[in-house]
Amino acid sequence: MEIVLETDQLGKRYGRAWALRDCSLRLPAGRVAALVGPNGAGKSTLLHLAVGLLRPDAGAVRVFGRTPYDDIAVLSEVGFVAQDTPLYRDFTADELFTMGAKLNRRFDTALAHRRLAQIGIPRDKPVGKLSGGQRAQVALALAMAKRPRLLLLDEPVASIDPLARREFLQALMGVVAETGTTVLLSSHILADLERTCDHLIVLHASQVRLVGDVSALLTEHRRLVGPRDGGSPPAGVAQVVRAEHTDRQSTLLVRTNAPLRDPAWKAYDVTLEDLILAYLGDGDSRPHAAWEVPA
Ligand SMILES: Nc1ncnc2c1ncn2[C@@H]1O[C@H](COP(=O)(O)OP(=O)(O)OP(=O)(O)O)[C@@H](O)[C@H]1O
Repeated sequence: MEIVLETDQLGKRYGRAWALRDCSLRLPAGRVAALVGPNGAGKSTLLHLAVGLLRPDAGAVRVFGRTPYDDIAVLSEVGFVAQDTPLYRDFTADELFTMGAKLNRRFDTALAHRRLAQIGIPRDKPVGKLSGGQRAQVALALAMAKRPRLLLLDEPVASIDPLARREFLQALMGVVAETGTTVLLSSHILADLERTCDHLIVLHASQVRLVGDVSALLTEHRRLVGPRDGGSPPAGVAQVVRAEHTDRQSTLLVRTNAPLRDPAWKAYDVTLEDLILAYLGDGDSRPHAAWEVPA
């Protein structure tokens, strides 16, 4: 299995504060990965390290086995749309596409034209005179037309209206299916991610909380409802991620390492949203700690 993006104990700090710390993950080829976390979690920092805009203060980041900060040639394989989609505002989309074609041998101008025609964005207007959402679409068209093997998108759909967002994500899936491009997409819109992504990275307070293929993560996790007393979760539970209690019953979101057979506990499937929120929540720290079971 080819690993497209790999980080090993990766860290970046500003002054004394770590923006990203001890980040170790591997993104296999062909995945559409969601990068999720609250504001300030370190998502943009990770993406900027991956495209060589930042130099690590600790550990390493490799893209296609190469170090982007020192070996910028690897960036010919990478498309990146930054959070605020910075573009030369006096240029029209056509002029930006011409520039894209001059700078990238594989640039697919027809694809860029098709994208903008589909959503009715004029190619002859300076992009500074387009709306924020339209500018984001132009930036996305530019990045997709580069036909990158790895596409990194920092909140690409945040300023796009719901219909255009759905249309964009479908187009993105089309490109992925056609070209096998690996995508890493940061977003706060969990419903979009549920429809689009097959791999998940959850960052919280500068650290990786959860990483893996969505289907495996959903299989490994369960919501358990059972008696409040007892104090220990049933056999098969490797970790209690989140615990909520009433006087009589406990509801646990757990990671399992074996089948759950205790009849006192009812087990339910979890959704991607349940999983993300459980790993992001601080939970009820006292009972939560009491429920911890070493993996
Ligand atoms: N240039 C900078 N100088 C100082 N601190 C920074 C700088 N850029 C980011 N940080 C800090 O690093 C941490 C991580 O920021 P980052 O932008 O990576 O978060 P994020 O997860 O992308 O957040 P958001 O969802 O709001 O975009 C934050 O605490 C932020 O304040």
